[in-house]
Amino acid sequence: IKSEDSSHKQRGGFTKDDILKFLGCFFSGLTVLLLIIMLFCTKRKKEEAQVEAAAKSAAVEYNITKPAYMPTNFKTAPPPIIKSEFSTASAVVPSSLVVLTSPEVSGIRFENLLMAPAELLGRGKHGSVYKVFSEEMGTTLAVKRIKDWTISSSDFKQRLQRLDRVKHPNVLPALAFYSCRQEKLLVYEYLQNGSLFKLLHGSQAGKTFDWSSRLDIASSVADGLAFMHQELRGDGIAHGNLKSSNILLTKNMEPYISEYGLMLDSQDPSFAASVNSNKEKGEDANQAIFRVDVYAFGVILLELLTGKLVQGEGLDLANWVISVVREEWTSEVFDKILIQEGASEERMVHLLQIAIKCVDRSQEARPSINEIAAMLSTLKEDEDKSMDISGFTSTSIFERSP
Ligand SMILES: Nc1ncnc2c1ncn2[C@@H]1O[C@H](COP(=O)(O)OP(=O)(O)OP(=O)(O)O)[C@@H](O)[C@H]1O
Repeated sequence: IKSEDSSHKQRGGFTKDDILKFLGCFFSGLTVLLLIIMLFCTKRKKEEAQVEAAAKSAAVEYNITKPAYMPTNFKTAPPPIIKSEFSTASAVVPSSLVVLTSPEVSGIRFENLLMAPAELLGRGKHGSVYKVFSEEMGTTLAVKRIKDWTISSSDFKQRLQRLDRVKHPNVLPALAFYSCRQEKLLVYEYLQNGSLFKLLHGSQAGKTFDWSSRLDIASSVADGLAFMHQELRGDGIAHGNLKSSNILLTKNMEPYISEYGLMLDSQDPSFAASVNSNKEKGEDANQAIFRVDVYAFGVILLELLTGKLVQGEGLDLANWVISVVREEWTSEVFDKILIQEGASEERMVHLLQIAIKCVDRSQEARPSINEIAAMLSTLKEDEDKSMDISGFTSTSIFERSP
């Protein structure tokens, strides 16, 4: 047989041995390949299970609820993984963020935000805000994940592009946004001095937040709001959710109105009532929301004057102030720190009168934001003049850099 085989080989064909060797090699190669595929699949399954477990535990962490107006100057959870919250969406959607304003964030992608370390700053009625540090860009951003806003992606995009064309130094512009059916994100510059809410009621509340600085903030916010109302009246876009946690402070402690035009708080009792009464009078509901902003601004003025917390859409604070003033105990409403500081009672009463007009139950009785801005500017001028005369120098946390 051997000699037959070798003669066969010599003739250029394959011997039986050759065929057996070839088959042996083929099957062992196939087995190795199958083993590699199996190993790869098991590893992947294991990784997926780990990711799922991490997502579940992070979701539990994020479920920490906070009362609507609780100060948020503390870490609610260890640096969380936004990825776990967004991972479902990121798997199925295109990933570019629409960059509106800042060249610093151009090129930023949805995935970059998912991967960056993030810290939960707080949960509001309309979503959660995360502080996100992007190593790639070397910037810290605030990312708002909007909850339950049924606006379509194209309307959302249109609205943000419209808002981007209206700029005021006291209104914080969105830098970028992301929108798909499952997710709506807004990207802002992160402001490390926090909000007016925090300044009034947070851990710094004991520090001097003097009368003149409060007046400056009130006047600048009124100017920003007046400008936005004027520019966006035709589009029917008011702020819709004005409150002290949406007034952020720059490093020079200048106020920035944030989230303008992004959430219409139709839960506001004054809004619901006004829409009905305006319908009866044939007035456009779109215009009623501008008067809701005036009410909300009045509540902020009351917070600045009294140093007290707002609850229940500002109704309780407004009612309390009105009842105290009615009893002619006006000086009782003012923040004790302002009294101790020796702030002018005349000007405080003047500001209180403006605030009370803003929170009038009847919308028609409320002044327009333009009128309010003009009144506040006069009040501020009076205050500045009196400070010049007395040679008073501020020693508050509001010492501004030149
Ligand atoms: N750009 C930002 N820089 C720094 N802090 C921010 C920024 N944007 C929001 N915050 C803070 O993050 C916290 C959570 O904000 P969020 O807007 O979710 O809460 P809210 O204003 O109470 O609720 P909502 O606006 O949903 O009704 C607030 O303390 C807010 O001041």
